[in-house]
Amino acid sequence: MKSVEQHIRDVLDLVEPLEPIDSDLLRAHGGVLAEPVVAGTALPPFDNSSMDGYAVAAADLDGASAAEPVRLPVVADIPAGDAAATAVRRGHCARIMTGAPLPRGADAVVPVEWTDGGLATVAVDRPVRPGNAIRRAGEDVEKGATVLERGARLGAGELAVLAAAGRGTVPVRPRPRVVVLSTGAELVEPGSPIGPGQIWESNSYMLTAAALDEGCSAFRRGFVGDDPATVLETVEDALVQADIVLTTGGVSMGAYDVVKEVLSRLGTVHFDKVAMQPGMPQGAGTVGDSGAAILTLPGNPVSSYVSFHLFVRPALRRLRGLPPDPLPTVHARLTAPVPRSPEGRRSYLRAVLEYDGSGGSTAYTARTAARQGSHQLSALAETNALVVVPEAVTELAEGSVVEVLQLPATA
Ligand SMILES: Nc1nc2c(c(=O)[nH]1)N[C@H]1C(S)=C(S)[C@@H](COP(=O)(O)OP(=O)(O)OC[C@H]3O[C@@H](n4cnc5c(N)ncnc54)[C@H](O)[C@@H]3O)O[C@H]1N2
Ligand code: MOO
Repeated sequence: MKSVEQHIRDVLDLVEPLEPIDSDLLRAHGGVLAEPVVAGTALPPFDNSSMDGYAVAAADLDGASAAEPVRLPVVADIPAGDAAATAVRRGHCARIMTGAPLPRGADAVVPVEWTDGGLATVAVDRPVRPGNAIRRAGEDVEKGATVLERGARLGAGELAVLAAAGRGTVPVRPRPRVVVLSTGAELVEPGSPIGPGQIWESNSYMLTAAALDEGCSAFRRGFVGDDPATVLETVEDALVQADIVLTTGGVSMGAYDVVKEVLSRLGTVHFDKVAMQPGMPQGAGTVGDSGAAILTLPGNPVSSYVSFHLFVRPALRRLRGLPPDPLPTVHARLTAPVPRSPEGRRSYLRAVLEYDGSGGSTAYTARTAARQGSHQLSALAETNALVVVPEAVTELAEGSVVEVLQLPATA
């Protein structure tokens, strides 16, 4: 059987970072910057006041006190945005607002709270040190400094930096377009009644949501039955609008394993058994003129879920221009034994990972879910991690320290 690592490598070989496009800032939200951004202007662009008050020459206030305030004539009023090149002579001052440009001749700002708030003349009741309440040009960002590196993920803070630096558009790699298609003649749309032998379809909802959580544009194409011609037509249709197509079902050894049957004749898709539980039957390749990647995940819902996090997620990250890192890992102590695990296959057990501040050898505990079957998806709602049981290990005692993959939180 193929190793998990080899399958990850094979999947990553199918994708490359998407070509960047110039996007306005809100469209760029969630995107990955394709080029570094350099400040064309210093920030702040000019010396300005950090308080509402009076711009003064500090030396004019030497000796000021509550008992003997210094009185200065107010020669100008400078609001934020003022474009006039105001100057104050010694012995004079200007009323100034937060963010307004510092006038020539002034070297300090006195907050209004230290004064009587006068409009024609102001009384100041204490001295001020030079530089008080002044924000210097370039003290946030120097002209020519790199404000964001290539590869930065553009969240709220990054968009603020770009906007403040005057950038209206930036080159970002677009969100990968993911099309999700499930197969299976037994599937029924949730919300409709089921008949004998039928089940409600869940994989395509799970995968579409997981792809959205990974910063993709995800489209749920729904599900098709087991007719090869329909599956082929639907896959070809999906390829037109996809950077990557995800299918579920139809890849094991059954008589009606339609995905395997159709794709074996199309493109470069290989089908393998990967040494893991759940998620053993996997297929991956490219199809169509566009060379879009297609990953065929197993139909069992838990298998599909685990496959997404192990194989699909790194591929989506590479398409986005991010490092295709695996899920973050911690070590945790098992709160209960694992009675059995298949030899030769790496198990991924759904578990609740909790921080444990009691100061033991590990900072976390992992409580594995009671129901671990590939079809038992109820535990997906309550668990937040996958406990890894290595291929050679067939059982684990309570208290064993294990590697645990942290599942991403919903955006
Ligand atoms: N003789 C063998 N049988 C099976 C093997 C094997 O090696 N030899 N592998 C088993 C393993 S492991 C898995 S995993 C499954 C994978 O099967 P398929 O990918 O072909 O998926 P299906 O047979 O179509 O479905 C499996 C199971 O999952 C349910 N299902 C399918 N799609 C959905 C969906 N969209 N939403 C909810 N549930 C879905 C389906 O009803 C089946 O119960 O094969 C084993 N068999
Ligand atoms: O590998 Mo299958 O994914 O156990 O259920």
